[in-house]
Formats: sequence, C-alpha cells, structure tokens
Amino acid sequence: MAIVDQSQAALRDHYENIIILQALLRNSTIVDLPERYVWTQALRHNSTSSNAAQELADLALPIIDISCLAENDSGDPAAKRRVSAEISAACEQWGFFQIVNHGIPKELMDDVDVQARKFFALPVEIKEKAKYDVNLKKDKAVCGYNGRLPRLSYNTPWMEYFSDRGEVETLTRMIWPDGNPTLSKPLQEFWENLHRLGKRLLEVVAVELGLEARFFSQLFDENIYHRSTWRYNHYPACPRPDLTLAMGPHSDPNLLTLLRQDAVGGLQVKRAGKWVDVTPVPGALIINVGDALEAWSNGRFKSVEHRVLVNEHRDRFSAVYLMAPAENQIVGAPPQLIDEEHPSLYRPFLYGDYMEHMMSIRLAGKNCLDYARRYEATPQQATPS
Ligand SMILES: O=C(O)CCC(=O)C(=O)O
Ligand SMILES: [Fe+2]
Repeated sequence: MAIVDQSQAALRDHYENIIILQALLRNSTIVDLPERYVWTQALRHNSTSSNAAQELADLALPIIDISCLAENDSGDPAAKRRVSAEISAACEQWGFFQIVNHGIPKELMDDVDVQARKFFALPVEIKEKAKYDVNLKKDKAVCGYNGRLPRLSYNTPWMEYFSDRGEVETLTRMIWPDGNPTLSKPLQEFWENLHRLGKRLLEVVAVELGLEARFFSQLFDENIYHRSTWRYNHYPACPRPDLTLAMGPHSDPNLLTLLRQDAVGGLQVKRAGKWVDVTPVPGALIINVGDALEAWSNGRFKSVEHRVLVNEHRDRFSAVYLMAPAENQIVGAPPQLIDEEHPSLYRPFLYGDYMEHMMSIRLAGKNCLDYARRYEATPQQATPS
C-alpha cells in the first residue's frame, strides 16, 4: 500500500461508500484502493490469463433491427421470420445481441439517462434513505439504493445502484415522502416498456424453440407474481482501473435480461475463452440469455459470462431489467426439447432454490448452472470449465 494520509484512511473506513471513496481518491495523491475493492489478480482485466480481448477486436455482437416485430404491427411475415431466426441464432451462438428500432422512444431513454444521473449525483446521505435493511427484508436483499454490493460477489464491485422489483415510486418516496415524479415517472415508464418488449422477445424465442408462443411470456402477465428486477447502475470513474472491476465475471440467473448502456463502454462478453467488447450503439438495447433460459431450452440458448470494466476518466451508467419467474416456478426443458440427440442436460429446479444457490455461491463466473447440470447426459462436459 502507498503511504496513506491517516485521516483519509479513517474516513474511508468509516464511510465505505463508493462515491465518498471516489471523491477522496480524486482529491488526493493516494493511488491504492481500499483492500475490499482490489480484485483477485486472476480476475483483473489486465491479468495475462484474461487479457486477450484484443485478439477478438474484429468480432462484434450481432446487431438486429427488430422494427418488423413491433407491437401491433402487421409486419411482413417473411421479414418477421428472418428476424426471429437471427434472434434465435444470436441466442445460440452468442447468448448476447443488440437490438435497434425496438420502439422505445428515444426521448424517454434520454430522460431516463438525465434523471438517473441526477439521482446518483445526490449526496450519499440522501440516497441512503432508500436503502433497505437487508436484515429485515430478506426478499429484498439486493434492492434499494446501495453504494456497494457486499452480498453479490466476494470482491466488491466499483459501483452503486438503485434497484427494486416493484414501483419506482415506492423507493423514491423513501427519500421524498411527497413523491418525485420527475424522477420516478420516466424510470417507471422505461422499465414497463422493457417489460413489454421482453415479453415480445420471449414470444419470439419460444416459437423459435418450437414451443407455444406464450410459453414464457405468460409467466409475466399482469397479476402474475414474478421475480423480475429493474436496476439503475452507476460505475464511477476510478483512478485504478487495473485493480478493480465494475462488475465481475458472471452469468445472469434469470430468464432474459434487457440492458441499456451509455456511450462509455466497458461491458464485455466471453466468447471462446476471450473477452469481447460490447461496443455501444446509440439507441440500442442489449439483450442476453440468462441461466433459466439456458436450462429451459435444454442448453440450446446460451447464458454467457460477462463483466464490466471501470473507466479511468468517465463515469458509466446503465439500466437493466432482469426478467425472472416466480420462486415457485419449475424451470425445466419441456419434452419437445429432449430426445436421443438432445438428452436432458439439466434436472428441473425451482427458480427460488436456484436464486438461493446463487446467493450462497455469489456471482462467480459461469458455475452457477452446475447446480442443475446432469453430467451423465454430456460425457464431454463431465469436467466443469
Ligand atoms: O452494466 C452493465 O453493462 C452490465 C450489468 C450486468 O451485467 C447485470 O446487471 O447483470
Ligand atoms: Fe449481468
């Protein structure tokens, strides 16, 4: 460790909040991060074992124009079939893709960006009024405002977030008892749009799998309880991007994830053992397959490991909607997807049990789905990677 000013060290220990840390680090000559933000060597982005993204710089995630799939659009059937097949191929080969012309108004997304930035710029003491007491609300363990993620991974990510499973207003009223519609309205509207779009995409992938169109989307109908979560993320600029990560390598446990990133970049997906940048595309949304969809599709669609790097000079913001079924929902490939050529890869499990398992092993690479893997079905996969 570098020689650290005693009073600043004491302050850091006291607050442990990412934003306070960022300010302290920016205004001092300290070059080391507090221990808890220093990631295990092998996970850092410049470690020799993982710094191979350059080799794949020419590879780019599929960018799919989905205008023909828009809600209430009669659309050209041939175009719809082509785009559906592109989505299906992207889910199989990448587990990740970007969509453009998805129908969510640009003005709404711009407003969300402005409001989320304004929220994160508030003093920590104000934001922390929207912090859930994790001891009291077990089911909301990772909801509310949080300046650090003590429960989700062993190394602490360089980020803060604002998240919940219900109305945005429930959270904003913890800070502004009379409400703050300038903030809550666009944020609410945005994730409701993502919810509708996600249902539409789930109908496309269900048909591509040869299932009834509403196989997945009905799990998210109105009045159906489900575990979907929205989250607004802020990854502050960091003086030591070589030591830490904004979010460590993980796959998403849920069914389908919809993500909006700003122009800064930093999200990477793992492909053939190498990290590939998810290059920001103006107005696009990033879609990725989660573990539950991989299991449900009997491994045809891939839930792929991804991570987020910090930027030395620029703060990054993202908004994510993680579509997840209810805890008591059984996740398991339907008989149509299992035959001699495609033996059952995962034993059926309750989504709630899977979440519990994920919380117990923490976000760590792509190992979570080993929980349900039948090794005997795939001799070539007998050794987890
Ligand atoms: O912020 C990002 O780009 C990715 C966030 C992410 O991977 C997640 O929330 O699961
Ligand atoms: Fe993720």
